This record gives sequence, structure tokens and C-alpha cells, in this order.
Amino acid sequence: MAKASAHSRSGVSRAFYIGRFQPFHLGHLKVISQIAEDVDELVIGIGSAQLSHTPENPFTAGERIMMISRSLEDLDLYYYVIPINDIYRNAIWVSHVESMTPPFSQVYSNNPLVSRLFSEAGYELKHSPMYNRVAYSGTEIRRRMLSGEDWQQLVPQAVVRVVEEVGGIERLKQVSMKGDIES
Ligand SMILES: Nc1ncnc2c1ncn2[C@@H]1O[C@H](COP(=O)(O)OP(=O)(O)OP(=O)(O)O)[C@@H](O)[C@H]1O
Ligand SMILES: NC(=O)c1ccc[n+]([C@@H]2O[C@H](COP(=O)(O)O)[C@@H](O)[C@H]2O)c1
Repeated sequence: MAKASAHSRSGVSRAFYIGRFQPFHLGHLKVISQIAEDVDELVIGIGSAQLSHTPENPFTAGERIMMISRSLEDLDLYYYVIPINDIYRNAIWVSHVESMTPPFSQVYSNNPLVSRLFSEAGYELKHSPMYNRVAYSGTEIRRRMLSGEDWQQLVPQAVVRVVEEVGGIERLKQVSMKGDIES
């Protein structure tokens, strides 16, 4: 059975969009700007919220919240940013998400597992185009942060400031080191 219609009982249309946002980049911003044209409110899930200080997940949930809220300041959209820990039980993951978020009726995702789990649970799935995927990619941005190449142009200015504020480049380099730290 399909979930509630696109509009809830209050008449508000609310959607869900989840990512790890390691870091939040211009591809994510473009997706959210597009979603903002379709819905009244957006619930943004910070996936793998428990992870930080690793090469694939350098930033904490709190830092990712800063990146997102500061980047969306100028957008005409009411949004909620909710950290979601992984639970490693796909069959009940949607219920886990529902237990942490305001209710929503549409899900925006290009992640095959996320799409599958929400459509099995009866949600309306929406897919957005991939924008400049070669560069607007967390993997590519972290690679550039490590190699000293220009990554700043691939993220909102607010994200550059958060990364600087938390010493993000130094952290990423240190947690990516192999072997012992030489004195
Ligand atoms: N350039 C992009 N354009 C449109 N959607 C994107 C883009 N990059 C990521 N997304 C989508 O945003 C959601 C969250 O993505 P995620 O946070 O994993 O970013 P990512 O760039 O794919 O990161 P990583 O390379 O670290 O896996 C996913 O549904 C993903 O498909
Ligand atoms: N069983 C689970 O805990 C489960 C299932 C599906 C997605 N997720 C999370 O959802 C997020 C999806 O975001 P990405 O598209 O960035 O991979 C990830 O953080 C992923 O770990 C978790």
C-alpha cells in the first residue's frame, strides 16, 4: 500500500533526502535546490552519523550539520537535519529512519539500496539527475583534499569555512596515514 499522499493531513508536502555528506558538496546543493521547487519541507538525513575521523568519513555528524545548515541559509525551504546512525539491518532500516524523523511521504535518492528499502516500504521514490558527477563527488573531493588539489570550488563557501574551522584537511591527512607517525 502506498504511503500517505504527497501532502500530509496538514497539507504540507514533506520529502526525505539522505546522504553521508562527507563533505556536503555542490551536487548535493543542486539536488536540494531542485527539491525545494517541489515540496514545502525537506527532512535531510545525515547517514552513517556515528562515523567520523576515517578516510571515507572524516567529518562528525555535528560538523556535517554545520555544513548543511550554513549552505542552505539563502534557500527558501523549511528543512530539518537529522543524524541517522547505521543499524546494519536493512530489513528494519526504514522503521529506524521513521523513528528519528518528522513524517514524510516522498523520498529522493539515487542510492539503489536506499531506493529499494523505501519503495518496499511503500514510499514514493524520486530520482534526481547527477550533476557534474566526475567532480561533485565526496570521493573526488576527499582525494583532492589529500593531494593538495583544488577542492574548494566543488563545495559551497560555507563548507570551506567549516572544514577550515575544524582543521578538516589536517585531520583527513592524519587519519589516512599508513603506519606509525614519525617523530
Ligand atoms: N553530483 C551529484 N549530483 C546529484 N546527486 C548526487 C551527486 N553526488 C551525490 N549525489 C546523491 O546524493 C546522495 C548522497 O550522496 P553522498 O553523500 O554519498 O555523496 P557522494 O558524492 O556520492 O559521496 P561519496 O563519494 O563519499 O560516496 C545520493 O543519493 C547520491 O546519489
Ligand atoms: N542498514 C542500514 O543501516 C542502512 C541501510 C541503508 C542505508 N543506510 C545509510 O544511508 C546512507 C545513504 O547515503 P549515501 O547515498 O551517501 O550512501 C548511508 O549513510 C548508509 O550507511 C544504512
